[in-house]
Amino acid sequence: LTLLSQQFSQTESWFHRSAGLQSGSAPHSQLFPPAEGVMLPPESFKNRVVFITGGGTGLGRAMATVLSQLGAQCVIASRKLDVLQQTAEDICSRTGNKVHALQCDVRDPQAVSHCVDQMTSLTGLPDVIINNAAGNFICPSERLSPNAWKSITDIVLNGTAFVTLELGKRLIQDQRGASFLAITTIYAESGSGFVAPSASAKAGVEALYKSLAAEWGRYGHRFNIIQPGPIKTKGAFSRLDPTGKFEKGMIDRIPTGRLGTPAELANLAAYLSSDYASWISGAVMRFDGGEYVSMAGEFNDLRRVTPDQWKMMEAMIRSTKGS
Ligand SMILES: CC/C=C\C/C=C\C=C\C(=O)SCCNC(=O)CCNC(=O)[C@H](O)C(C)(C)COP(=O)(O)OP(=O)(O)OC[C@H]1O[C@@H](n2cnc3c(N)ncnc32)[C@H](O)[C@@H]1OP(=O)(O)O
Ligand SMILES: NC(=O)C1=CN([C@@H]2O[C@H](COP(=O)(O)OP(=O)(O)OC[C@H]3O[C@@H](n4cnc5c(N)ncnc54)[C@H](OP(=O)(O)O)[C@@H]3O)[C@@H](O)[C@H]2O)C=CC1
Repeated sequence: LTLLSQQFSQTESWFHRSAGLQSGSAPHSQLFPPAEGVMLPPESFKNRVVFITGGGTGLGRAMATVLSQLGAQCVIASRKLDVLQQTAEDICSRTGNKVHALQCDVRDPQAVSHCVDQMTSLTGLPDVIINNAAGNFICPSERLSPNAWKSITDIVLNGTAFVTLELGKRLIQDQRGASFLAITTIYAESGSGFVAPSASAKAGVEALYKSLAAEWGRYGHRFNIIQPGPIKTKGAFSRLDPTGKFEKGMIDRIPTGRLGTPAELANLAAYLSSDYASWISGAVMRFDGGEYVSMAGEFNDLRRVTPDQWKMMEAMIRSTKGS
């Protein structure tokens, strides 16, 4: 027991370090401190197999870490086997639970099928599937080549569809239930300039997951979506904020005054994938510190108005009485 609790506290402190990226936050963000520990009871995922695409880096790695801490046997899959293997070893050495690394380019349906074959012999079919792999970069749409469009939409929309259909069909065949989770983004709903391929593909993923939530409930399958706002990972920020100049603007428009953390996202993903959420299906969970509504409201910039300016404007408005 002592060994186990030592292992857990080591895992926690390692995990906290990897999540500590909060420089530049607004002072009021102290009122919204991220709780970084693992939220669900220990062993919530004991005897469960979890499959995570893009699990070697960033948010995928954070989700694999939390689910492994909660007792899951994780299978992480993406293109770079060396990165996956390093992550698998790191997590496994800290949690004591097996993490398997499988090479898979989700754009290739045959590679996906082969990956699922390999997983089936290693662990059996998964109980939890997290479609997290993605590609993205900022680019004016008039500069996009057909192949640039295809490179993003193939990973995000086709990749998610190939993984979901391959696993879904096999689970249905074996009469096994499962939880499917897709990581999209807040602009899947609104669209966004300069990331049009990503916005279009993520919107497609949401339509797919809502469709299957309705269609495959009868097979014991749940489908949910998390839409994160900005969370500082190397993969995202190196491609979406290459100069580092946009981060302040993001923080300014987030009402909670800070970026999200990988650990917060991982806890939400674990909850939605757990038995505690077995009545949640077809849900779209925005996870963005309030950024989406803050950007959407016509008058939200009035946050900048000072009390003196309000006094003056109130007087002006009141003076219109009867006119
Ligand atoms: C700041 C955060 C705030 C909010 C975040 C909100 C949402 C975040 C969503 C995310 O998805 S973040 C995750 C980002 N992570 C990744 O993108 C990781 C994986 N990415 C990659 O591997 C590459 O970046 C990739 C997507 C370009 C794919 O790599 P691949 O090797 O398959 O592609 P190529 O390098 O061969 O390029 C294909 C095609 O695209 C053109 N291209 C590449 N980069 C650019 C660019 N910066 N601008 C314009 N065009 C680009 C490239 O030229 C190729 O086209 P052509 O063949 O030349 O026509
Ligand atoms: N960080 C953020 O602010 C936000 C992130 N998101 C979403 O969160 C998820 C994770 O992003 P994040 O962790 O930040 O970024 P990362 O770049 O770290 O993660 C993307 C992962 O996708 C994998 N991947 C890319 N292409 C393929 C492919 N063809 N086949 C298999 N795997 C692939 C990459 O691994 P490899 O290179 O080995 O293939 C990588 O592990 C994505 O869905 C992203 O859209 C959404 C909103 C905000």
